[in-house]
Parts: sequence; structure tokens; C-alpha cells
Amino acid sequence: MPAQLIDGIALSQQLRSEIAQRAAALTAKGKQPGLAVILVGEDPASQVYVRNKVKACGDVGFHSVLEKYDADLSEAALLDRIASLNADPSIHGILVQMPLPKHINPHKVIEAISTTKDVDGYSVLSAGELMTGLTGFRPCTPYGCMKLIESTGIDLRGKHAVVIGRSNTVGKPMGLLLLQANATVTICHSATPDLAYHTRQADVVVAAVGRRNTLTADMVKPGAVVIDVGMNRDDNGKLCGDVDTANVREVASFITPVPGGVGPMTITMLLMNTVEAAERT
Ligand SMILES: Nc1nc2c(c(=O)[nH]1)N[C@@H](CN(C=O)c1ccc(C(=O)N[C@@H](CCC(=O)O)C(=O)O)cc1)CN2
Repeated sequence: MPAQLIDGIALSQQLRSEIAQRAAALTAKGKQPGLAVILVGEDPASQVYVRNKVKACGDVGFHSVLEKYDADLSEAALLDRIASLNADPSIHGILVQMPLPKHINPHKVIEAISTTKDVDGYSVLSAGELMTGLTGFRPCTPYGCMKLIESTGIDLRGKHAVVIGRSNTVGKPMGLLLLQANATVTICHSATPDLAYHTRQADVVVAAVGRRNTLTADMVKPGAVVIDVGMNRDDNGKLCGDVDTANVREVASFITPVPGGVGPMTITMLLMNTVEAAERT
């Protein structure tokens, strides 16, 4: 039997209705959750993402502000703007859309956001809190992956999870979240000599590389859960992930599609972190 698709759109809808209820309760107490979304430059994909984020805020009853700046905005001006938003009590979460133009140092920008408003979970302090099991915000994409895995009903305790990719925003935090859920975790990357040796032993594989067909059917243990974080284009320009989905489906038990899997969950977990940020103030 082919693997069951894990529907990120349906799970998002379910979680967003819970978020809307939490937002309504806060609004009734005079504390409507507020998110500031900052976009610098004209990257077309980023324009779509920030538009979707603002729309998603409206859908769950948040207040949001979208600030768009030309690509030549200075780093100092951006840092000033973040300082003002840090001090604004109507704003509970601040998000700076990545990537930033080359002349702006993303680390400086991320570290300028107050930890209590770092709803992307990208700062060094948020990463440290994740590592030590404290209450910092979890980065949205790996947090969404955990929700997708949870929705399959499998208990991660004692399971072997293999993460392919070691980025600060997905691979590394993903490994920590799986570890927190008591999985045995292996992180593979571009210098791993025999990737298939590791993935064939995995009960759960998370592919977050950014290269299509990184995970093929011969690399997957029968019955494994496969989470595809990749966003690539095939030869026809069609969106695809890192996994050879059509063939891996014949081996795995559950698999996320691209599109419609991890992507929608990224925005949902941003909403989740924002309502949480408002509840904490
Ligand atoms: N500050 C941030 N910047 C970026 C993040 C982030 O989490 N915070 N992540 C990505 C982009 N991103 C959100 O910002 C994002 C990417 C993809 C999707 C999504 O829903 N993808 C769809 C397909 C969309 C399409 O058709 O092109 C899917 O997979 O179904 C949502 C959000 C980089 N920057």
C-alpha cells in the first residue's frame, strides 16, 4: 500500500482554528496578538510569503503591520526600526523576512529583535533555550515538522530519526526537537560519506537539503515516516521537494507532499509562536 500523505494544509487549518480561539480570548481581555512583518527588497518569493503571513494574521484575528523597505535600506535604519517595534506594546512578534540584501548582516538584525518577540526563533538566545530545554520560541519550519510527525500518531521515543541537512534554521533545530521527543538522532550533511547507510536505518527521515531527489526509494526503510522540507523546481519548473516522492511513497508509511506539506505549517507555527508570545506578556 502506498504511503499515506500527511496533509499540511488540513493540519494547518485545524491548528489555526485553535490559534484563533486563543487570539479571541486575548482580544477579549484587551490584548489582541500583534505581529510586525518586515520585508527589505523586492525578492518575488519573499513578497508572496509576507503577503501570506499578513493574510494569515487577519484570518486568525491578529493585528499585523507590514513594513516594506527598498533594497537599499541601511542596516542602521533597519536596526532602529526594530528597536521601536521592541518597545511597542501592541506588537508581540517581530519577523524580518529572509533573505536580506547582501549589505545587511542577518545575524545583527536577528540579535536586535527582543527574545520575547523572536517568533521566528532564530536568535542565539532562542537557539540556546531550545538546546537547554527552556521556553524559547521554536523555529517555525522544524516546529511544523514536529507537528506533522505527531499527527501520524507515531511515538518518537526510542525511534531512530535521520535529519539530512545541518542549517541553523532547519537541520540543527530539527535534530534538537527530535532529541527532546526522545528519538535517537543522526544528522547527515554534505560531508557524510554514505548517506543511504544512515537513512536505511531510519524510522523517520527529515530531508532539508535544497536538492531534489536527494532521498530515493532505495534509501528508505519500509514503513518509515518521511518529511520533505525541500523547495526546488524540477526540469519543467514545477515545485518539488528533496524526496523522490512518487517512488518513496511505495516504501514509506507516511510522507509529506510538496507543495502542501511542510510549507503551510511554517506560517501556522509563526502564528502559534505569536499567540504564545502575546499570552506570555
Ligand atoms: N523570517 C523568515 N524568513 C524565511 C522563512 C521563515 O520561516 N522566516 N522561511 C522561508 C520562506 N517561508 C516563510 O517565510 C515559506 C516558504 C514556503 C511556504 C509555503 O507555504 N510553501 C508552499 C508552496 C509555495 C509555492 O507554491 O511557491 C508549500 O510548500 O506548499 C511558506 C513559507 C524563507 N524565509
